[in-house]
This record gives sequence, structure tokens and C-alpha cells, in this order.
Amino acid sequence: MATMGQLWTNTGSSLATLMFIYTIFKQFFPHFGGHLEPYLYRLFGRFYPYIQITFHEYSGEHFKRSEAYLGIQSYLSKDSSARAKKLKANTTKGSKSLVLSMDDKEEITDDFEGVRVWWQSKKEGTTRQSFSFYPAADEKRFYMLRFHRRDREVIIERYLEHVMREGKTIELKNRERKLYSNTPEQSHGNQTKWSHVTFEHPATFDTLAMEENKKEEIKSDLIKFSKSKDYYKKIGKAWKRGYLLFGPPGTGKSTMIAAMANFLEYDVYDLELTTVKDNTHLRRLLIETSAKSIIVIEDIDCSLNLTGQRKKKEEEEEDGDDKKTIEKKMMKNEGENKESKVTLSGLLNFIDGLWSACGGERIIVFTTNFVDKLDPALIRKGRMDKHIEMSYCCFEAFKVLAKNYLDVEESELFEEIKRLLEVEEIKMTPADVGENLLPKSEKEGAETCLKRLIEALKEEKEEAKRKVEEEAKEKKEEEEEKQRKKEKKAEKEKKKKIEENGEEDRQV
Ligand SMILES: Nc1ncnc2c1ncn2[C@@H]1O[C@H](COP(=O)(O)OP(=O)(O)OP(=O)(O)O)[C@@H](O)[C@H]1O
Ligand SMILES: [Mg+2]
Repeated sequence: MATMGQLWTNTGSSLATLMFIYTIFKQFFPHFGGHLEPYLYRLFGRFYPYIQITFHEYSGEHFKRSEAYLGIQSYLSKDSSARAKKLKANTTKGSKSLVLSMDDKEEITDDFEGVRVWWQSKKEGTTRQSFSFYPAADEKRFYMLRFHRRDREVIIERYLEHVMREGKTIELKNRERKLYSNTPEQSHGNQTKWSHVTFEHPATFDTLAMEENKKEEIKSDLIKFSKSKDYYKKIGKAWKRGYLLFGPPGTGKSTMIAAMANFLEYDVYDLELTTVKDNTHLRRLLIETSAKSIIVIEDIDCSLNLTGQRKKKEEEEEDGDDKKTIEKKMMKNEGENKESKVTLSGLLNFIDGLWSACGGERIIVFTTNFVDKLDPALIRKGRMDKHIEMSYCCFEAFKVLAKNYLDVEESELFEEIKRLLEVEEIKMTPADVGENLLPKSEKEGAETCLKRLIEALKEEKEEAKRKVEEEAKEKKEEEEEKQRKKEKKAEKEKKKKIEENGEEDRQV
């Protein structure tokens, strides 16, 4: 004999079947039994053990597609392309590839923590033929999530959050990344000051010529940062990190930024400080940046004219509080340079003032060729948390370039190159090494390119030798000049003293 439980289950499933038939029936005869519907649903609800949640495509104002709907669409795209029989392909604005999602009336299942749920893509709307720019006016699309009521807690408390998080991640992965730059204010009136193009720089950490352990250190630092949302919250710090890249021109600072952006899949905001009118404008630009982005200020020393100012400072006063003095200089700079009134304190505020905490998950990168000339206040830890020196090409870095440029991992010419770089300590930037390794015609093989590099390195050595000799000569001449001046001065003083003594004798 059937137990009571089984009886209820059977009744429940029969009612569910009835309800299903009724829904299909309704699609063909939409006006039938409208007044009965509330009673039917109430009766049905008593036995039907499932809960349904709908997520509409357009909710709220401004015809903006709902974030939840888009998140679910992305989340389901990974499963639906494998499981659903009818798929729909879409190009979404800002997405780099086609988004496949299940077609209307399709259903797929999903499992989470041992709980099964059903997702259905649905559409409701009029059959009337009309024209509208907004599909929401005629058709209302939505996703319907169905789950057993005993799983309510798991779904509400964890599953939905999981869907949104995963969906966001897929969305971010699929989106076209952008390179923003700030344009001079006058041409844009009150509109947003960032303009953008698609970011397509091919540099990656694999193509970056650098010691392997240094690369790994930077990569793990970036990964740690991107996964530390809760940690930053716990320690009460805004979720951002500052990097200072310094080194001579052509050592890969800009390339490193591109590699970082590609590694983290972040957007890049290239901030040109000289076109920023004042501190308020700078703050506004910061607010307009999105999360998951790298804000770059290249050649910070040139942007704020700190080097020139610093020279004057050294002449004027030997010691004193660095920050105050530079700030003073920058105030002066305001008068001299009508175009930009950004001050050091404005920039410091930009990096770690209260506004900088808006949005979160941002990396700020400064690059400079002259790290010693920068204000210590600007680059202290906490503002620029990680200082990375980009230096001349070492043998390990050369091997990366040889592999990338020539597909060569071993060659007998490597020994000579190693000797020149390590024993002779010849300094050549990765940019120059790369240029020498680059085949200049179809006929040029790897060996020709490597030999060209060896020649160039030797030339560099001669050049360096010449430079050292020249510098020594200049120094010697300077010393001699100094000595001459000193002797002249001593002679003058001696003469003066004799004259004074003679005067005194006469008076006596
Ligand atoms: N470490 C490197 N690894 C791979 N390629 C490099 C590296 N350094 C330089 N290059 C090559 O040299 C070119 C110039 O490098 P990059 O613009 O990154 O130098 P930089 O340090 O930013 O110079 P600058 O100080 O003048 O801005 C790049 O296009 C890249 O191809
Ligand atoms: Mg650069």
C-alpha cells in the first residue's frame, strides 16, 4: 500500500503536470479562464514543492538591462553552450566574442552543493506587430530559476551569490578591454574626460625579457592583490596598490605595464598629467575610472617638472623637509605653467586620499627614468608599495628575447654573448638587444642576427670606454680649473693682506 508521503508526492506531481498542461494551453488561448487563474495558482501552490524566481531583462528605469539578468546570461552561457539544444548567439556591446546563450523556452539544469536547480529562458509579450527601439516595450524576456523548497536556504544564501560572482567573472573575461586616455578639457565641455580605444597590446610576461624569479615575484604579487578584497577590508586599507617602475629608457617599463594589464585582464587608464587643469579635475578623472583597472602616469618626473625644480632647490637650500620644499616649488610651478595647476598634494591625494578608495581594485603605476630625483613623499611605501627596477639586459633576459625573436634556445654564440654581458658587463637595453635580434629580411637567419648582436655589444663596449675616458678628461680639466681658481683666490687674498699691512704701517 502506498504511504501517505507517496500519496502526497503523487498528487503533487499530478497537479504539476496539470499546471504544465494549463500553461501550454494558455499560450494558445491566452484569454481563457483569466478569473480562475489566482485560485488555480493558490491550489497548485499547496502541493507544488518548487519555488520559482524570475529575473527580468529590463527592470527599473532608463531601459538599462538588469545586471542580474546579464550576470545570469553569462553564467549560463558556459553550461548552455554544452547542454542546451537550441542556442542563441549575440554580440554584446563591449564584448570581444560572440555570447552563446540558451534560446527562449529552453531549460537546463545546474548542480550546486548537491542541490539541483532548473533554469529556463522565457519570453512573454504581445503578438501584435509593432516597431520599437526597445525590445522591452513588446517582449519581456526573463530567466526563471526553479528549485525545491527544501533547498531554499542554499539557493538564497549561497547559490545566487555564486551565480552572480561567476557571471561577473565570465563577463569580465569576455569583455573587450580598453585603453583610456585623458583629453584636454576644453574640447569636451562637461562630458567625461576619458576617451578610449580597444586595448590590444600583445606584451605578456612570457615575452618580457627579465630574470625569471623577478617576473614570478611580480606575478604572484599581482595575483595576491587581485584576490585580496576581504583582506584589504580586514586591515582597513583601500583595495589598491602602487607600483613604481624605474630604469633607463628602453628597458621595458611601458611593456611591463601592458604585460600586467594582460595578466590581470584589467583596463588601462593612461593619465597625462600635463593636460590636467587642476586638482579638482584630477579628482574627477579618478572618480570616473572603473574598478579592475591600472592607472598609469608615465615619466612622472617630467609630468610635474620636479627635476628642474629640484635642481633649483638644491642650490637654494641644502636641507629641510623634502615634501614642503617640493610643494613650494610646485606652487611656483603653478604660476609658471598656466596649463596645469596640479600640485604635489593634489597628486598625493589622488593616490591615497579619501577619493582614491572609491570603487576599489585599482593599481597605480608610475614610471620614471630618474628615481633619485623624485620626491620621497611621492614614492614612499604605502603610496608606491612596490618599486621595480627595470635594468639593462642580462643574459637571462637575452635568452627570453632570443627565444621570442628567433625561436632559438641554444647556440654556440650564446657563450660569447654571456661573456660580453656578464664578464665584460656591457650595458645594452632590451630594446636595443631586440632591435639587433630582429631579422631585417627574409634571408636573415638566427645566426646572422646573433652575430649582429655580438658586434653591437662590442661597439657598445668601445663606446662606453670612450665615454669613460672623455668623462675622466672632463673631470681632470674641471679639477685643474678649480685648482687654478683656488690659487688665484689665495693670491688675491695674500695681496690684499700685504696692502692692508702696508696701510697700517703708514698710519703708525
Ligand atoms: N624587458 C623587455 N622585454 C621585452 N621587450 C622589451 C623590453 N624592454 C624593451 N623592450 C622592447 O623595446 C621597446 C621599448 O620598450 P618600452 O617602451 O617598454 O621602454 P620604456 O622603459 O618604457 O622606455 P621609456 O623610458 O623611454 O618610456 C618595446 O616596444 C619592446 O619591444
Ligand atoms: Mg615608456
